Amino acid sequence: HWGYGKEDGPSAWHRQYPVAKGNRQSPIDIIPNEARRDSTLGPIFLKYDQCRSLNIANNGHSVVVEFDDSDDRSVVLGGPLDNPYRLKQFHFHWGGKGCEGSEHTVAGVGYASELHVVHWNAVKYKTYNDAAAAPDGLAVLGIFLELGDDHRWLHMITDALYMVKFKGSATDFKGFNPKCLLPSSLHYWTYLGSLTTPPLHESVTWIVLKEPIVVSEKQVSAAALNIIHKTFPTV
Ligand SMILES: NS(=O)(=O)c1ccc(O)c(NC(=O)NCCCCO)c1
Ligand SMILES: [Zn+2]
Repeated sequence: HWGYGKEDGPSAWHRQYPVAKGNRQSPIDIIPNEARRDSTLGPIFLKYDQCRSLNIANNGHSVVVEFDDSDDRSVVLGGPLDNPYRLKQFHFHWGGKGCEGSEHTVAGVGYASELHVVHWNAVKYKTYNDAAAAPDGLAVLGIFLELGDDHRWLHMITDALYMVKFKGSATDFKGFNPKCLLPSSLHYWTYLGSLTTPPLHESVTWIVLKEPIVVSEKQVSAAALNIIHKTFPTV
């Protein structure tokens, strides 16, 4: 199975997922000075007030919070998107102890972690899985996490990590609105890319926010990192 080690990490993924050598693979290094300003792009809008979180799960690669996506109750729209995309899940990419965990970089600089809020095009596709394999199927909001003071709401996630210590474990996680994880500005860079983990489908319209959110070192503590990186045997 794929992972982040020497033998099974990103440089080896192409063997099982040849699209890894495709022409719209993510992540990328975002170079602000080279980013083209597109005056036809308007602001993005996040309609999360009616969102319904369901559970939090450890899939061995990340901790994922899933949402009820049976209707258009919570969507992202505007910006580069031609129609609303439905909120499906969010997850984090943490680093190892003390090393940068973000996937995208900005002018070569990485961040402590990166939050991905995943949405799918339910107007054009019947299921998330169909959308995840289509060139205009997904819209993922990327939010950088930088180290500083405690984040007021992140503890709700990190406290729950202890309940999903083992790969394949999941627990109820109701009433969480990802609005509380957004920075004050929704200014963004956007590009057409891919899933950053296998199966690496080239199906993502990336919307990467320029302003990071601030979390404390304690919050992305070893415990949190261990839980996500260690894929304990499923008991
Ligand atoms: N990082 S991402 O580009 O936002 C991203 C968004 C949605 C995804 O579905 C994946 N990848 C994924 O789900 N892979 C299946 C195996 C993982 C658990 O076994 C990655
Ligand atoms: Zn991700």
